[in-house]
Amino acid sequence: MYYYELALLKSPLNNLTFQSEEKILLGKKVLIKLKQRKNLDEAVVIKEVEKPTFKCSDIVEITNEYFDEKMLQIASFVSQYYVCSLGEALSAYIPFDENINPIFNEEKFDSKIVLSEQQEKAKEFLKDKKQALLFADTGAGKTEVYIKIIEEHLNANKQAILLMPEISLTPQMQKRLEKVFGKSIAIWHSKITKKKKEEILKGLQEGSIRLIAGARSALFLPYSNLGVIVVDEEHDDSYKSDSKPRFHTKDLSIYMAKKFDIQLVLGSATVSSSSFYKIPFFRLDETYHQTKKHYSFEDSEANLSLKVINKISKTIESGNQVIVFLPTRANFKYQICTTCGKSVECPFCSVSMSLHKNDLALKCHYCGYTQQIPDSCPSCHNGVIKNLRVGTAQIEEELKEIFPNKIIKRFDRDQIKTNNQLKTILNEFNKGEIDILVGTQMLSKGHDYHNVRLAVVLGIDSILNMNSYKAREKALSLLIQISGRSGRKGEGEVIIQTKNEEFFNHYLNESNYKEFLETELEFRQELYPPFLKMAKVTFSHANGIKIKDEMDYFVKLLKENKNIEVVGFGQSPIFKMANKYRYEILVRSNNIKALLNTLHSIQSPNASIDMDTIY
Ligand SMILES: Nc1ncnc2c1ncn2[C@@H]1O[C@H](COP(=O)(O)OP(=O)(O)OP(=O)(O)O)[C@@H](O)[C@H]1O
Ligand SMILES: [Zn+2]
Repeated sequence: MYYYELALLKSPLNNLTFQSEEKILLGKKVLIKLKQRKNLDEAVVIKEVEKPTFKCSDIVEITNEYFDEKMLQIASFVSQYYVCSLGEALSAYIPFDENINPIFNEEKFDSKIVLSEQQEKAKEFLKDKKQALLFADTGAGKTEVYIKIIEEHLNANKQAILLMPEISLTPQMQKRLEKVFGKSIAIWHSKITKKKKEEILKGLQEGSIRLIAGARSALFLPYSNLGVIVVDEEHDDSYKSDSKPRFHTKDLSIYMAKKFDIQLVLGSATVSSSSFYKIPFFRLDETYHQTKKHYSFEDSEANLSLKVINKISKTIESGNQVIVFLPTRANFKYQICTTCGKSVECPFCSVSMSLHKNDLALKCHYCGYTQQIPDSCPSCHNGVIKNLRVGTAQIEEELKEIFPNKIIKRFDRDQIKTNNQLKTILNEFNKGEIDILVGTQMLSKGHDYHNVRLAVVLGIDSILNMNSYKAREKALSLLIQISGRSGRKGEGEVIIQTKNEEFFNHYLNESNYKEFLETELEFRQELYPPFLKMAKVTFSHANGIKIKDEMDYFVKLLKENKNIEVVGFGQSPIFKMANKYRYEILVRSNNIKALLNTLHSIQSPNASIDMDTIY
């Protein structure tokens, strides 16, 4: 009889010991039966152990799937660093399938792209440093540099990954990559159909697919011979997973690249302060096409000021396209009573309900609760409700009234729910069939459409005013990214609604971004990442008193620990979510080991731990 320690997939439990009459390779996926569970559970063989003193159950079935040595190593790191079970960490991966055999494929590619002198220098620098940062102005042609690097790796019979933070970027990137790599590239993200995913996994393991481009889950496929990982728009916070395992895709890419000696390229026009601090960079500061950009500011509080309307009108009359950015979706985010001053909140979450006029409803963006639009204030029963913080749907509606003969569409999560909808709208925009596209963050980065001559940026102050040490970096990078969508070839204009003209005006010029990062880093010294590590522990439970007691208990415990510092604690910004009350503790330390030990010691089913929190 053989005895094995198993990691239970998708389970927070520690490893369990099972027995088998057969010898099993490490990394194999097996099925087991747990007491009190109806169905079989999936587990992974981690190591062979001595016969234990207690009685073991049998492994029920050995599957044809396995996790290779590298997957096991990375998962073990993830479980340590991001504080989760090994089984949860392994669940991020798709294992290898033994039934799929590699076929011989040595197809060579010739992109025919000729890099500019500066792009060529960038490429050499990135190769030379092996793990490096491409700090390139918007429109400088990062993608061309990526393609040339990927091409070299594929021609050396290696595989490549190109990560993007946002699904909305994949259609255009797919087109650009297919031109060079044909059927050897596949797009991977959560909205790809199951059938398509199976095809891709087969192609990847057989060797017909050699490049995977996609969102963060693309890092966790069965690669046997990886040569390069490219992380595009590396500054983007969407790379941080918001559910367990709560890894940061970029940081994990850096870790993998260093550990397995893989080339890594991080790229952005607005590189993150942490990458700028840690990773050698090449500054690519000339745009590929001749461009000229003009910025102006607007401090009126109107949803659409006269100045904005005039600029939009001029742009579309001359046959060019406009994008309008807002950080908020729906018609309005807040409904405030003019008499009692209370806002209409979700009954299950302590957040304001958003107004969706098209659906004649108020919706909670956190739990999905939907209700009728009330005629009067639900609190005082006679006040009139005023709508605040305008969203994309409202701006779309107002633009349609002002420009009834123009085509105006919306680009946000309410409007784009499937991969097909995404492709259709970007296709229409590319063909010039849309005059004005109104959208949220989805619209802000990476897109390369040459006919956009005006970018209107609304509501950026709400990001600058966020309660986060990263607020300035987030607001400025977002603004530069959106501005970068306008005038990619020829002239472009950007109009920004803000009460913080001085701050934005100084740093808007991309050549000042480096100075901005240096100032930021100075401010963060000894206080914030990247100089020290920060983690957030959130406690949540339906019983608000019980959960506050639990937080208080841990605050006391953590404060006794001399190696870490409790920065703050109390109610979470969203105190109640889906009927659970939430409290949080923010801790920091320059001693990673001590911080991790402490975090691992917090054993409570009500606690969730977010290492390197991006709050
Ligand atoms: N070497 C090249 N040959 C031909 N065209 C190029 C070359 N480099 C860049 N371009 C063109 O310049 C434009 C901008 O390039 P790209 O979209 O890669 O910019 P980017 O650096 O990714 O910008 P952003 O940061 O805004 O996403 C594209 O239309 C691209 O095709
Ligand atoms: Zn809710």
